[in-house]
Amino acid sequence: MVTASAPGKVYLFGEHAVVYGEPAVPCAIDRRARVTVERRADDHLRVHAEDLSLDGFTVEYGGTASGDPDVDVPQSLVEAATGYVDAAVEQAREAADAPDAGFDITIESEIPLGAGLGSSAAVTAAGIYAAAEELGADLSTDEVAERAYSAELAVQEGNASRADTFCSATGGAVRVEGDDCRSLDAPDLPFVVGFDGGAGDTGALVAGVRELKNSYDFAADTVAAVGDLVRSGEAALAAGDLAELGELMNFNHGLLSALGVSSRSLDAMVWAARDAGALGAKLTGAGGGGCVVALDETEETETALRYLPGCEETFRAELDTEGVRVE
Ligand SMILES: Nc1ncnc2c1ncn2[C@@H]1O[C@H](COP(=O)(O)OP(=O)(O)O)[C@@H](O)[C@H]1O
Ligand SMILES: C[C@@](O)(CCOP(=O)(O)O)CC(=O)O
Repeated sequence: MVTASAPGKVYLFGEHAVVYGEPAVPCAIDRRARVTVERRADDHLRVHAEDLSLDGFTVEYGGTASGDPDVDVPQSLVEAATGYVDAAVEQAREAADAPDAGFDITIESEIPLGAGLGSSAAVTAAGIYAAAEELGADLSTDEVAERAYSAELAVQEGNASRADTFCSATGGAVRVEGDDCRSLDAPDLPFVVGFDGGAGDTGALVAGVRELKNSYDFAADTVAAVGDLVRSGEAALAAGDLAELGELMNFNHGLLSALGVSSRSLDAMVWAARDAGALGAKLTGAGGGGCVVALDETEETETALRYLPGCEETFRAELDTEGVRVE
């Protein structure tokens, strides 16, 4: 039996634009997904997802003849529980040259689902690492990143950048531009996260931006403007200039709004943070609902978000320099 974990992340800058080859800077945070795998005698997968619904959720399926799982729960929940895990297991089987390996898998996660904190990338990276290790294949971090990207690409039907998966596999602050992925030196960043309790549909939001970009020049210009802003952001990060980072986060949120991926609750949390004196605030990840990230060394933003109707949870997040690891 092997348990592996991988961190979630916030985007300091660059989500959505990164899908079109602009640079992005995601930062791993100290909220992790843990995946435990145990080899089975047959080729089935039994997935127990603790955090997908209030009571947890188990589904067993597999084998060549059995087809879809025969369970009495909504199909969307089955897909949510199995999509990334299936793809992760497939990658591990390939890495270990064990195409028929079956597993009992348990997923526990501190990362809210579909909320812009990279839960799918964390589950995928931890799943690949744990399953490969259980099969005797010790994957390097770069291999996990590569395979996690392939898995996400398959599940998200070609709409995924390397940003989430590379960040989750490597940990720390990273820079991703197309296929070029590298780690960045970063100072302590005083992240405060606000979560509206909801989720966005990453695939639909990415498709929406693509459509806007194909229909309107302003949207293509906006994507390019995000790229320029990220380049300025990198310089501010290297200089440890938190005030400038905050300012650029504010601009980035405005550009994401122009691309149609913010929401009333995300805007409300961003403004509450700014009014409380945060150095900057923006939505993180795909948007539509979910989380905002603010920079604030004081307690003010957390307090403001705690009392904001529409903000379900707020917490301080630390940059996590450790990527995927065996527990
Ligand atoms: N705790 C979990 N258990 C099982 N699957 C999970 C868990 N967390 C995330 N996932 C998978 O990741 C998907 C959410 O990923 P995504 O829509 O990319 O959002 P995000 O990466 O912003 O959290 C879920 O639908 C599910 O397939
Ligand atoms: C919108 C996008 O840039 C980030 C999505 O992040 P998340 O899955 O919402 O954490 C898509 C991608 O980079 O694959």
